[in-house]
Amino acid sequence: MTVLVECSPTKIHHSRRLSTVSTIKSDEKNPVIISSEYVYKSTQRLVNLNEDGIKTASKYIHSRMSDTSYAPSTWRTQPLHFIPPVPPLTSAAVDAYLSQPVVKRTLDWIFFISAMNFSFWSDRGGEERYGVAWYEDGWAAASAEEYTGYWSLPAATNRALSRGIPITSPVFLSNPSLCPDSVIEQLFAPSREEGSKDVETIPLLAERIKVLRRVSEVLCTRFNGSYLGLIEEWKTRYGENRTALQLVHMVVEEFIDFRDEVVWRGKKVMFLKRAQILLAETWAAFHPLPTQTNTPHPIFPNGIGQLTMFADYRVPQILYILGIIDYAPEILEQLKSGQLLPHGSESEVAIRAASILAVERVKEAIADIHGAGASNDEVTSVLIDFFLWDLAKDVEAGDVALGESRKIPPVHRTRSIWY
Ligand SMILES: Nc1nc2c(c(CN[C@H]3C=C[C@H](O)[C@@H]3O)cn2[C@@H]2O[C@H](COP(=O)(O)O)[C@@H](O)[C@H]2O)c(=O)[nH]1
Repeated sequence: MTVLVECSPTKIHHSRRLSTVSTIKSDEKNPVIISSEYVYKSTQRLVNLNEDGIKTASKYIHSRMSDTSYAPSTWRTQPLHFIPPVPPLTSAAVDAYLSQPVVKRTLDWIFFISAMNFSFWSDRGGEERYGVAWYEDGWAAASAEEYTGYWSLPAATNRALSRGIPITSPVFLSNPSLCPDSVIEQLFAPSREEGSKDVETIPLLAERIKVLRRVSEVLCTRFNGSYLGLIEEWKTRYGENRTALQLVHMVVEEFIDFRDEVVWRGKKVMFLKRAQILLAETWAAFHPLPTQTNTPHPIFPNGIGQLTMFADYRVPQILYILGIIDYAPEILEQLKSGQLLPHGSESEVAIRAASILAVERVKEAIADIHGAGASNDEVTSVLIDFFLWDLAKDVEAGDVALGESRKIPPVHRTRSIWY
């Protein structure tokens, strides 16, 4: 079944300048770093940065990134990702490039994934764990593989798209008569024994439906029905000198479901995991290939160097294993016993803040190894984060051994729509 989705004239308005938003200076410090420094002061006794560990692990990370040629365009090689056409060689060709329908479709795919990129850890595990089967090379492939954790999300999304359901289209998603809740429930259906009570469904399904409805409504009413419209608004507002941080601010102002912040000891602190990973995935997907030297980025001509890592539940685990962060015994006990850490609790904010600062420190240590001459965009927290997340998955799967490293603790268990 192919469902054709047209922009409904009553729903779609041309994106317009926002009147209420303050202008963000291009050299502003990322509020996520300011927040993390504030939290770290009072929570360092629980999760601490390990100076020696940072030095040793940074050398390892740097050499493994070089040995494996880990680059922004590694994103394009990951089998479940929706890949846009190779970026053009000159800025003069960027407008024509961005006007291709496949570019808009890729951007909407990335937005959809980033809106839903939270809480995949299982309450059960083993045979009953939520998973989605998908054929890596499309339906023609001989056999399907079952994906769990984060990868179940792109697998479920691609499965729906291959069935002709335009699930990543904001116009479709914002219209309950075209796309009733049952279509979204079906999107996330576990593949093993579909409908069986014994199989876990995706965590926070009802919240996912609400988030999808709200974000797609905003895209339709304010940004011409697509994430591309938001990017165009950012370009119009800030021009050639636009920064990634300005776009993060716009995302957070426009979409309450991207406002990953809590009040900690009387102050608002921001972690902004999904807002930042939205930009990072966009940057990586559209990044010129390693062979395209001196090619401008078609969307982020000024890079994403201001962004931090994305404070999730997987990267802290690898930071601990690599000896970059230390946990107090009470945190280790909470992880090992599988205790739920409520969103905004002391242990949870401690883990998130220290992880953000830890990756900043690794970035500085790697920049020192590179020495003068390394460009700003060469060593970024975004790329280190992607590398660490992939490494965490490889270590968990037993595909990479880390020698003398610490034992793998369970991830911290916080149920929330933020990560
Ligand atoms: N910090 C950070 N967190 C990330 C990702 C990704 C996937 N990104 C893709 C794009 C580039 C990368 O190379 C990946 O191909 C998912 N997550 C988070 O992990 C958790 C799920 O974990 P598990 O249950 O074990 O699958 C959950 O909080 C989810 O939000 C990332 O990159 N960085």
